[in-house]
Amino acid sequence: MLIALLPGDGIGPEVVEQAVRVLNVVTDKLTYESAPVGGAAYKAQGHPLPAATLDLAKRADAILFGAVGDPDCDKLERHLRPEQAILGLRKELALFANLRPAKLFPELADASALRPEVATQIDMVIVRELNGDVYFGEKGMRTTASGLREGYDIMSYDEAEVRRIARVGFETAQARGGKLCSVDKANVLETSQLWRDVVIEMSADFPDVELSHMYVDNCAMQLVRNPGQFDVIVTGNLFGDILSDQASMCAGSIGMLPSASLDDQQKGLYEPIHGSAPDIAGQGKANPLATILSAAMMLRYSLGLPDEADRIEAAVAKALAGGARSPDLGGTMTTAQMGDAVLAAL
Ligand SMILES: NC(=O)C1=CN([C@@H]2O[C@H](COP(=O)(O)OP(=O)(O)OC[C@H]3O[C@@H](n4cnc5c(N)ncnc54)[C@H](O)[C@@H]3O)[C@@H](O)[C@H]2O)C=CC1
Ligand SMILES: CC(C)CC(=O)C(=O)O
Ligand SMILES: [Mg+2]
Repeated sequence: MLIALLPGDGIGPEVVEQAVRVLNVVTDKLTYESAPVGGAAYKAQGHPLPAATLDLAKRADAILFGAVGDPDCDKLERHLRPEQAILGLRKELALFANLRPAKLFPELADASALRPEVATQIDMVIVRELNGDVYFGEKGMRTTASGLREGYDIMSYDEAEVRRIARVGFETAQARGGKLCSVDKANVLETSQLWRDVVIEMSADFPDVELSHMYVDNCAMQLVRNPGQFDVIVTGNLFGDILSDQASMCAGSIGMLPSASLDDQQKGLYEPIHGSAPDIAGQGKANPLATILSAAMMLRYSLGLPDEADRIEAAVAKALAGGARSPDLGGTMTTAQMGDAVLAAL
């Protein structure tokens, strides 16, 4: 099976390297092809998502992605910025369903920003819509009648887009604890009112799922107050982006949370939820566990290798139990040493 390796920028290549070391030990069924993406691709080839990179992503059975983003590129026209590569891949491959599990490894209770007795309760999946919302609406800069510069980004969802992600939310809840919380801002936004109406309509098909609704500002607060109340959260692109970074700190570190971005055929792109972390790039400080856990999700969701996925997840737990800690977890181990610890635990 062919894996497209798209390491990207900053700490992306550092963490992907460790994930590949781990994959190579648990299976010999994979072949790899790498391609530049993000700022690295812009600098080498003049575009953040070159045609050959997109072609590789389409041909591959699954994609392992690091991160994109480079401060050198922040002044480029938007369509040439590194972030357009991940947005483009998500859209071109119709990867509309982003699963972001947030679970605290018990050994990391002290690393959470929350008190241990609150943190240990967190075990949820955030189901984030990934192809629509304000990220993909019409946007631009214009001048108002009074001569002021004005930026705008249109937020919208049509009912079909809401229905297909809501279905993933309901089905994810069915396979877990049976509770789905739909997060929106229906008290203010028409986009969210439609979201809520459609989710309620769909709930008739899932009588075994206990559905609740929450405004996003309250959800941000509840994630810190009592994260254990959530089983599955389903929400839009923008809210899911923000809430999952927040959930990661409840679970110990942003360096711990993996993700799967899926189409309706289980084709997937797998990446840590974090970005390219330019502040620590090149220093061996990045925690590779989110990417290693993303590789495990890839084996499970796209490649039909659940036993190998279980083996990686168990090795991560064992490495943590044995004291493996990168700086974000309060330790001193380098990125490669964290990879070594997982390999030793396999
Ligand atoms: N999917 C992607 O490729 C994403 C790309 N980005 C891009 O990444 C760049 C940096 O964005 P930021 O807002 O700083 O977010 P970020 O997630 O890259 O970093 C936020 C903070 O978390 C730390 N951090 C992140 N990952 C870590 C890891 N594995 N181990 C230890 N510490 C870690 C960083 O050092 C930083 O202090 C930007 O260009 C942004 O657009 C941001 C999020 C997702
Ligand atoms: C870099 C953005 C396009 C997205 C983001 O922050 C994310 O997907 O977590
Ligand atoms: Mg994000």
